[in-house]
Amino acid sequence: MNLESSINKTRADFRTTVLAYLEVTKPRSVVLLVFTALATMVVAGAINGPVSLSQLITATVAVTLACAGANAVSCYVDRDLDASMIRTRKRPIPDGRINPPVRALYWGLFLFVSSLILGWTVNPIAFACLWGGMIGYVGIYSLWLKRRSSWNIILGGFSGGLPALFGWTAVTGKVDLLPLLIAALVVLWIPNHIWSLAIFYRDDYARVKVPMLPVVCEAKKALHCLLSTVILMVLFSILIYFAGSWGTIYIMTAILTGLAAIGLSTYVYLRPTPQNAWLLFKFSSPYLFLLFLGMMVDAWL
Ligand code: HEM
Ligand SMILES: CC(C)=CCC/C(C)=C/CC/C(C)=C/COP(=O)(O)OP(=O)(O)O
Repeated sequence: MNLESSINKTRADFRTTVLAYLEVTKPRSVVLLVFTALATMVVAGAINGPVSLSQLITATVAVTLACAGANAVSCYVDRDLDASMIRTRKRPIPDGRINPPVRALYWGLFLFVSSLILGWTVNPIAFACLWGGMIGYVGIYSLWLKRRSSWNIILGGFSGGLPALFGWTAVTGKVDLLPLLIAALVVLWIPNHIWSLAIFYRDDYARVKVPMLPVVCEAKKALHCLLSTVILMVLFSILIYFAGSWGTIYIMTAILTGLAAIGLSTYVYLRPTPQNAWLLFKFSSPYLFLLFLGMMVDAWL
């Protein structure tokens, strides 16, 4: 191989490696997780006084590193499942782009420790939220419940609300009722987010013996639970309106997206095809994004 082609190969290999270490952090989920934190930072700033740009940047980088690190550690923990599931077997660890797999663990721990260092400069409560997210997701969900209980995402799901709580505490240095309700909204969003996916990938989860609810009970009962959590989630999004000093933008967003969520979940309940379940899964993230965007814009104006 001549010098030029070996340089091109080295460049291509470097690019593949960089992309693999990005992919192992599950960046799409990190974007929405961080957005929930950013939204609560803006809301907290609107209520408790302006946030400096440096404070906003520091907190955003910290929660980004924490979520990315938690996801990378989770990919290491679940490397056996990922290698066996159709949905995940092309991920960087199972397909060998990160080898040995322990490198993903070191990478995730490096990202998480970096987030803790930044988090400590923000304030101790925000620092604690980062710890809570890692312990909740990797400890309670990935290591303890995911493979043992069909309620894994209920107890493990609390970690999903911690980025939103982090955002508020990063600005105010304390916990209030409103951010707890907002965090609880994310937790209530998780069942429809993951159970809709688990209905679509039911056989995949069954083969690796991960007892997601749609795997251990028939689809109709799982959909009944899913629809109930969606109704509860929408009611919660309306309750948040009364718990904060929101305007028309937020309440209209909550009502319109809530009607769409209940409508789609009811449709999937009545026509429980895998394709409809997938549609509900793909709708779940835009729903949460729009709700938090409504909060952010309402607080801004
Ligand atoms: C215990 C809690 C959670 C579980 C078990 C879970 C599970 C999953 C799974 C299995 C996927 C599909 C990944 C793939 O196949 O590529 C996914 C995607 C995703 N998750 Fe979650 N998730 C949880 C919490 C959250 C939270 C709290 C957020 C954000 C606030 C979030 C945001 C996303 C996003 C944005 C995607 C990509 C969706 C898409 O591709 O349309 N997840 N999640
Ligand atoms: C503050 C802080 C660190 C909070 C942590 C928040 C966090 C990372 C929540 C988990 C989000 C997520 C994409 C879970 C995937 O579940 P899974 O592992 O079952 O998905 P998979 O089957 O696709 O791997």
